[in-house]
Amino acid sequence: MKKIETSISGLYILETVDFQDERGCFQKLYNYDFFKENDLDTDFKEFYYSVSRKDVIRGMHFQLPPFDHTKLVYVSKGKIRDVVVDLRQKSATFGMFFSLEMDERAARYLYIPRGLAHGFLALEEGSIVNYAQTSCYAKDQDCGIAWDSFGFDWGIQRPIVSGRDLTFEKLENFKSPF
Ligand SMILES: Cc1cn([C@H]2C[C@H](O)[C@@H](COP(=O)(O)OP(=O)(O)O[C@H]3O[C@H](C)C(=O)[C@H](O)[C@H]3O)O2)c(=O)[nH]c1=O
Repeated sequence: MKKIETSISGLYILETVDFQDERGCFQKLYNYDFFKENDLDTDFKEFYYSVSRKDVIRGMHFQLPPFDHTKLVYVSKGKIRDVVVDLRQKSATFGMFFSLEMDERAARYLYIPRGLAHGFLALEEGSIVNYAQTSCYAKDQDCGIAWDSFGFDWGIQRPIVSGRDLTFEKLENFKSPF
């Protein structure tokens, strides 16, 4: 596995190996020793996944302290445009975004530290996005900022967005606790 720096401090692309043979492929996503040797969080408390129709945008989500968390995000089916926004007030990249396209064969995924909002656009029908997080779900602390409020061009005019995601405030009005 490889840890690749990005334009946002603490946000890494993790590259793994895609073993292919006549049966298909095999990819390892997590190895305790690699994470420890690379100063990455290892204490993951929850795993879950979502399936999205093409043109769905989910986001931009995060949990408020003390339920904030490190998040692994990887695609096991289909293709997504993944986006994170830095909400850490003291960060040199506060308010800036990073985007990466991930698909089921890319053998790379994102390690997202606390203080970043996460979302994605499903580029293919039935895209499956898997998550591991270092804190448990806290309904009252699970919130977000508007998907179209931080200058990112998603490349779509009319995405499918949940009623809840449509209620989030714009980044400019958000008082970050990070
Ligand atoms: C996240 C979560 C949700 N839920 C319930 C709440 C809703 O009744 C239902 C769907 O939740 P939501 O619409 O928040 O699901 P997503 O929009 O896929 O949210 C996720 O997508 C964005 C992009 C992320 O980065 C987060 O991991 C997560 O917020 O599952 C739970 O019971 N436990 C949970 O941990």
